[in-house]
Amino acid sequence: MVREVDVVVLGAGPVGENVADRARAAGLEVVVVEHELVGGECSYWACVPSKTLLRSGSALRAAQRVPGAAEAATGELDVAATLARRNAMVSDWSDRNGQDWLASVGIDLVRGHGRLDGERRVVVSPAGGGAEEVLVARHAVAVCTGSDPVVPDLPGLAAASPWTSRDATSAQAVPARLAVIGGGVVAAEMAAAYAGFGAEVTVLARGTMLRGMEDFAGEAVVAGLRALGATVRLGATLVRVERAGDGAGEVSIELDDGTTVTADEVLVATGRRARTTGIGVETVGLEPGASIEVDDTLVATVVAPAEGDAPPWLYAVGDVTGRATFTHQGKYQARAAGDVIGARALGRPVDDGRYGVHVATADRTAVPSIVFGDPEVGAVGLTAAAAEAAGIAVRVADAPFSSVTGAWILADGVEGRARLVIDDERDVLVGATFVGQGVAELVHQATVAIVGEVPVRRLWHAVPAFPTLSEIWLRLLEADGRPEARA
Ligand SMILES: Cc1cc2nc3c(=O)[nH]c(=O)nc-3n(C[C@H](O)[C@H](O)[C@H](O)COP(=O)(O)OP(=O)(O)OC[C@H]3O[C@@H](n4cnc5c(N)ncnc54)[C@H](O)[C@@H]3O)c2cc1C
Ligand SMILES: NC(=O)c1ccc[n+]([C@@H]2O[C@H](COP(=O)([O-])OP(=O)(O)OC[C@H]3O[C@@H](n4cnc5c(N)ncnc54)[C@H](O)[C@@H]3O)[C@@H](O)[C@H]2O)c1
Repeated sequence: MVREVDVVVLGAGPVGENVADRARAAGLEVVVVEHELVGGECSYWACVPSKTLLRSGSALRAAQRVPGAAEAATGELDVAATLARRNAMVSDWSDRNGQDWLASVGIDLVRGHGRLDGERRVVVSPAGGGAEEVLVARHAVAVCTGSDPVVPDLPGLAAASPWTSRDATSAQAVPARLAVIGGGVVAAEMAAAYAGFGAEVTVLARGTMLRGMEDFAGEAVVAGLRALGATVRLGATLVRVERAGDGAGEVSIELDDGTTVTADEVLVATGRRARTTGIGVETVGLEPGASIEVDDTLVATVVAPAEGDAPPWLYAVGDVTGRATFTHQGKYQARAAGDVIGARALGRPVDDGRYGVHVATADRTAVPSIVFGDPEVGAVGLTAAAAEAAGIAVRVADAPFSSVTGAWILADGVEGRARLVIDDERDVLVGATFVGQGVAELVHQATVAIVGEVPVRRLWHAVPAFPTLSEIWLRLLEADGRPEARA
C-alpha cells in the first residue's frame, strides 16, 4: 500500500512526538511511525524510571539531614515500594496514554519498523508481520530514531550478558553486587540509585567522573557515591570480563593492575550512539551508524539541496543528531523543526536568525544538564576550560553553599558549591555549575541569564529572596565583585 501524507515522523520518542505535534498544529497531515513504545527511551527506560528510582532515596536522606524530621525517618529505604512506584511511573511499560494523546491531536500512528527508501519515502514493516506500507511525504520526513547504548569491544564483555541502562532502569530486583563500567552521567546516577538500595556497587571509571563538567562536580559525585557505600575506582583500565558457570554465575572483571572485581551484574554505561543503522539512511546519501548532521533548522546538511526553489524535505531531530542528547533539548529542537516544517510547507516566512523561532540556537549556547545523584550536579553553558578553549576570555566566580543561610535551613551539614563563568569582554554569563543538595532547580536561572545575555551588572538587581538557596547568586556576584569596583 502506498499512502501520501504531508509529514512522516520516524520514531515516537519525546522528540518525534513534539515534531509531530507542531507540524500538526500548523494544519499538516502527520503520520508517526513507531516500532516500540510511544514515548520512547525517555519515558520507559531512561529519564522517568531513573529519576523515580533515585527520588525515594534522596527524599529519605533529605529528611535524615534535618533534625526533628531525622528522628522520624529512622527506617530503611523500602526498595520494593520504590520499584513499584517506578513501575507505576512507566505505566508498566504500556504506551496507552501516548497512543491516546496522538489520537486526541489528530496524529496518525503506524506501528512497525520504518526505514527511508530514497527521497520522501518511508517503508514500514508492520510490527505483527504482513504487507509493508509505503509512506510518501509531500513536505517532510523527520528522523527522530534516538540512540542506542554503546557496549565497548572488551574481551568477554558481550558474552557476560551485561546490563545496559535499559536493564538498570527496568530491573524488578536489586542484585547484591553491581559493577558499573563508565564515569558519565548514567554511571553516576545508577550507581547512586543502586547503592541507595543497599547493593554493593563498584564504579570503574577509566578517567575521572563527569569529565566535561567542572572538575569539582565529578569530585563531589565521587565523594557522594563513597558516602553511599559505593567503591569508586578512577583511572581503571579493564582487561577482560568473564561470567562464571552457564551464564548465571558471577561476573569477574579483570583490571590491568592485576586486581579483579566480582559482581552479580555489570552495567555498561559507556555512552550512546545514534540509531541510524537499519533505517535506510544510505538511500539518501547518509552514513549508517553515524549521527545525522543538521543545520540550525534541523535540516540534514549532507543531503544535496533540492532543485530550484524546492524546500528541504529531510530533517533529523533529537538524540539521532548527537547535538545535545537530552530530552528537554531534543524537544526544543522538535518545536523549532515542527514549526519550520509547517512554515515551509505553507510558504510562510522562516525565522532562522540567531534565537529565531525556527532555529535551535541554544544547542550551542545554553544546554542545561542535571545529574540527579547525591549530591545533585546542575550545569548549563560552558565550563571555564571549555570557554577558554573556545577563545573566550572569561572570569570565574565561585561560592560555597555553606555561605547561604537558606541552605543551612534546608538541611544540616551543608556541602557543595557553585561557579559562574563570565565572558569578561561582554560581561555576560556563558556558563554556570551548581553542586549540592537540591540544586537542580537553580540551573534554569542561569539558563535564562545566558540566553537573555543579561549583563552581570544588571544581575545585581535580580534579588534572590531570603532565606532561599537562590541566595547563592548573591554570593557568586559578591565573589565577582561590585561593578564599580572593577570600573
Ligand atoms: C538512563 C538514561 C537516563 C536519562 N535521563 C535523562 C534525564 O533525566 N533528562 C534528560 O533530559 N535526558 C535524559 N536522558 C536522555 C534522553 O533519554 C534522550 O535524550 C531522549 O530519550 C531522546 O529522545 P529521542 O526522541 O531523540 O529518542 P528516543 O527517546 O530514543 O526515541 C526514539 C524513538 O524512535 C523509535 N524508533 C527508532 N527507530 C525506529 C524505526 N526504524 N522505526 C520505528 N520507530 C523507531 C524508538 O522505538 C523510540 O521510541 C537519559 C538517557 C538515559 C540512557
Ligand atoms: N540526567 C540526565 O540528563 C541524563 C542521565 C543519563 C543519561 N543522559 C544522557 O545519556 C547520555 C549517555 O550517558 P552515558 O553515561 O552512557 O555516557 P557519557 O558520555 O556521559 O559517559 C560515558 C562514560 O563512559 C566512559 N567510556 C566510554 N568508552 C569507554 C570504554 N571503551 N571503556 C571504558 N569507559 C568508557 C567515558 O569515559 C565516560 O566516563 C548522556 O550523554 C546524556 O546525554 C542524561
